[in-house]
Amino acid sequence: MSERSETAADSAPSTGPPTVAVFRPDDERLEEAVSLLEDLGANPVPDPMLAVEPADATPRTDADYVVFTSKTGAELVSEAGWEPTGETVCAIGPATADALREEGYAVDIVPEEFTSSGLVDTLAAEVDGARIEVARSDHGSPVLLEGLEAAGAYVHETVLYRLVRPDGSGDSAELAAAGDLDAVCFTSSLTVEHFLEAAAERGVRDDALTGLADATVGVIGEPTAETASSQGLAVDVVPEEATFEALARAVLTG
Ligand SMILES: O=C(O)CCc1c[nH]c(Cc2[nH]c(Cc3[nH]c(Cc4[nH]c(CO)c(CC(=O)O)c4CCC(=O)O)c(CC(=O)O)c3CCC(=O)O)c(CC(=O)O)c2CCC(=O)O)c1CC(=O)O
Repeated sequence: MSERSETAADSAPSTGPPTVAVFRPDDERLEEAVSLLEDLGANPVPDPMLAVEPADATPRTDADYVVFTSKTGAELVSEAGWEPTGETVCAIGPATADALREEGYAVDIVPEEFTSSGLVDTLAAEVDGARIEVARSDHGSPVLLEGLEAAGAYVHETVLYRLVRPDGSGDSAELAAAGDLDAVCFTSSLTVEHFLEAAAERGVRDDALTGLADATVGVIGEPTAETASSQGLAVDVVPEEATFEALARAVLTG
């Protein structure tokens, strides 16, 4: 873990479990996160900052490689009846790989570092002249497309779904503004942006930033850390690997 300052245990009030906001999509990912945080002795505050709107698309079938960057993508292509036709199937990390396998797909490549740039580093030496299909949301990072193109690949992106901010999100921003959060777990760049948008909508953006200066700000990986820092948040914890479990453990136990 890259620990930049304190954990929730340090910032928690002297009595009671640390209060930790979690922003995952409102599906089994949120349930699992809440359950894990409770098991780790925290008081979770679920406040989903992402909702999935399917785009009813499927990956093109003429590629040499197909890249998936989320569990959502794996589930949507399976629902749409996508069948690989000999492509090399790549997953950005273990959760995406597990989701693909659960849907019955074989996974050929998972990078050592679970980020877009980690995937580019893993593929760069073998994709000169290859056709790569990137199947993901409407908010995917340009790092992946640009990096693969720089390695000589012909890259096509298919948007499988849109990510939007759920109506009514932002209760946790008010808690942050009141100084009532001990920690937050940001699981993607868009969760940071949506949290701050929700805070602004409720008129508490500056107070929420002030409140979080005294809390433990955990982010899932360096790309999210860069977004958080650019928005004025001081990041305390980035786990060694981009999984929610590693993030939760790092935020709570250091
Ligand atoms: O910023 C946005 O929200 C839009 C772009 C985007 C970011 N994440 C997703 C898909 C997704 N993943 C998780 C949690 C999670 N992240 C990773 C590794 C990872 N994936 C991406 C983007 O594809 C990045 C950014 C990058 O390098 O470009 C990273 C690095 C970490 C970071 O700092 O963001 C993993 C590992 C894995 O897939 O195996 C995971 C899963 C962790 C786990 O389950 O333990 C989420 C949120 C969540 O799960 O709570 C999301 C968003 C929801 C979704 O799309 O389903 C995107 C969309 C995209 O790639 O198109």
